[in-house]
This record gives sequence, C-alpha cells and structure tokens, in this order.
Amino acid sequence: MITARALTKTYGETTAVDGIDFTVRPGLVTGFLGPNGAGKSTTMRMVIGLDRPTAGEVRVNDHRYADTPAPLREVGALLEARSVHPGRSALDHLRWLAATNGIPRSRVDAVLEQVGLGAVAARRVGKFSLGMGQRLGIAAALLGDPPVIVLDEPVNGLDPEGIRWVRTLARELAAEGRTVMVSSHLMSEMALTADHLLVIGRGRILADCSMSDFISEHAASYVRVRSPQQVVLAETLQARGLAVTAYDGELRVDGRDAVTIGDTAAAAGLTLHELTVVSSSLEEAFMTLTADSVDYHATTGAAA
Ligand SMILES: Nc1ncnc2c1ncn2[C@@H]1O[C@H](COP(=O)(O)OP(=O)(O)OP(=O)(O)O)[C@@H](O)[C@H]1O
Repeated sequence: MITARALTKTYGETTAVDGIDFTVRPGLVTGFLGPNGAGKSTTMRMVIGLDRPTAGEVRVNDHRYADTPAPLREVGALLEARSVHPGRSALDHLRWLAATNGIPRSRVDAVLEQVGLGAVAARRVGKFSLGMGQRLGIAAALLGDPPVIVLDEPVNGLDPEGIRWVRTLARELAAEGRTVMVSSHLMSEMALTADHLLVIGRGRILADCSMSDFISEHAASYVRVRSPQQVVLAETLQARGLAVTAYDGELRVDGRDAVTIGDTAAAAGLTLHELTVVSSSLEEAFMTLTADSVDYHATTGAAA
C-alpha cells in the first residue's frame, strides 16, 4: 500500500504538490488522473524516492523508499521510459538492473517475454521505437516481482494493441493482489482501467473515490424530448413525478427512462418528434472538475 500524508513539493515559487493525503490500496488499479502539470509525475517521483518531499511524507508498505534495501523488489516503477543508455541492449539494461538488486537473471528473460520484447532483446535501446521503450520500462518495473507497481503515463506512444495490453496487464497485476498506481491525463483511458480514482489538479486532490461512484455521480443522463405540444407534455410528465426542464425547443427529463416518457405521451395522445437518451461523457466531467486547474488553455480563433 502507498500512503501519502501532507505530501508537499515546491520548486522555488512553484508548488507542484500541495499537501496531499491519499492511500493506494492493494488488489486494485488506482488511476492517478490530472491535466498536464497537475503534479502526477512529481508525486510518483516522491513515491519512489527520486525526489524528496519539501514537507510531509509518502510511505510504501509503511516504510520510506530510501530505507528499502532492495527497492526494485519492493516497488517497480515506470517513470521517464527514455532514461536508458541508448548504446545498451534491452537484455544488458535489465541484467544490470537485476544484478544491482539481487534479482536472479532468469527474471530478465521472463519479463522480456512478458512484455513482448523477447525477439529484440539483443538490439540497442537507442534503435527502439517509443512503444518498445515503454515496454522496456514496464519490463524493468516488473523485474523484481514487486508487490507495488507505479506506472507514469504507461500508454504514451503505444498503438491501440499496446494500450489494450497495458490495460490488461494492470488489471492482472491488481488481480494478483498487487498495489497498482497508473497515471494518465485521459479520463477515457482511466474509465476502462481503474477501479479507484485519484484526481489531481494544481497539486491538490480534487476527487478520491471509486471509479463506479465517479461514473454514477458525474456521467449524468437525461432524455431529450421534442414535441409540438411541449407545454402540455411537460405538465403531463411532471404529473408522473418526472423531473422535467424546458430548454430552447426541447424538454430534458432526468434519468434514462425513455419508455415511461414515450408511454406517458402516447396515453395522453401527445405527439413526439424526438425521444433520445443523452449521456454526458466522463471526459466532460473530468474537464469540468479540473477546469480551474488547467495551466495551458488553447484558444481558438473565434474565442481569441
Ligand atoms: N524539476 C522541476 N523544477 C521546477 N519545476 C518543476 C520540476 N518538476 C516539475 N515542476 C513543475 O511542477 C508542476 C507539476 O509538474 P508534474 O510534472 O509533476 O506534472 P504532471 O501532472 O506529471 O504533468 P504532465 O502530465 O505534463 O507530465 C509543473 O508546474 C511543473 O512545471
């Protein structure tokens, strides 16, 4: 389990992480979601001891990373997949990591196969594509068979097959009882991968809840109804106990019960021109939640 208490990191005037508390539990994939510059990488770097907190602390399985004798066996991490010497082969890179952490060499072959790099193990890493580099980074994270795994934007640069592979891998690792923390700036990706959600914006936690709670709270649905007898229809639906709001030329009825609406209109002899269930997207909910914490907004010509 990963626990952060009042975790803070400042760089000069910039507060990258602003006194956050969270717990990442075993057996689940926890999605760490936030727009660019929100503080995801900084937080993850502190989890694995690459950055020291300015205040507060973060512990992995109740100890600080710096106090761990064989860290790769404790927590595996993918951060900056490109931080590998380009002249080294994938095999040599992993062998060197294994040797310095007391990990048997047999694990090197096992993880190369697991990430699908077995056939290119002897090739220089400098020749790797972005996706192959990501796979090598994930292999390094898995090398020590750690109970805790931290992956920073693991699907960056991967093709659709690779994205699906990472998603499945994260879920399998969690199903084995491991603690899995995965960052992303894409809500749609998290919705498919994560059981639990931590949303961060400008260094602060904006949401800490199960994925299903986030979906039921934010992915609101309504039924759009158009009728030439809009006023009468609204009164008839309200009389049935439905929550109805009139918008420009249409009615919006809370929920997704198009059947009741259609039947009610038919029973009252009212004509419908449209009856559509509309679900707002999770991406929209995420953007609304983090709207105030986005550093860089693009402006369209019209907006400018
Ligand atoms: N080494 C550093 N020196 C100065 N400022 C930094 C440093 N690292 C991060 N920051 C700043 O801290 C803030 C958080 O950055 P961080 O990289 O943690 O965000 P992120 O959520 O990972 O973003 P992205 O999705 O763009 O990677 C940003 O404002 C960033 O400019």
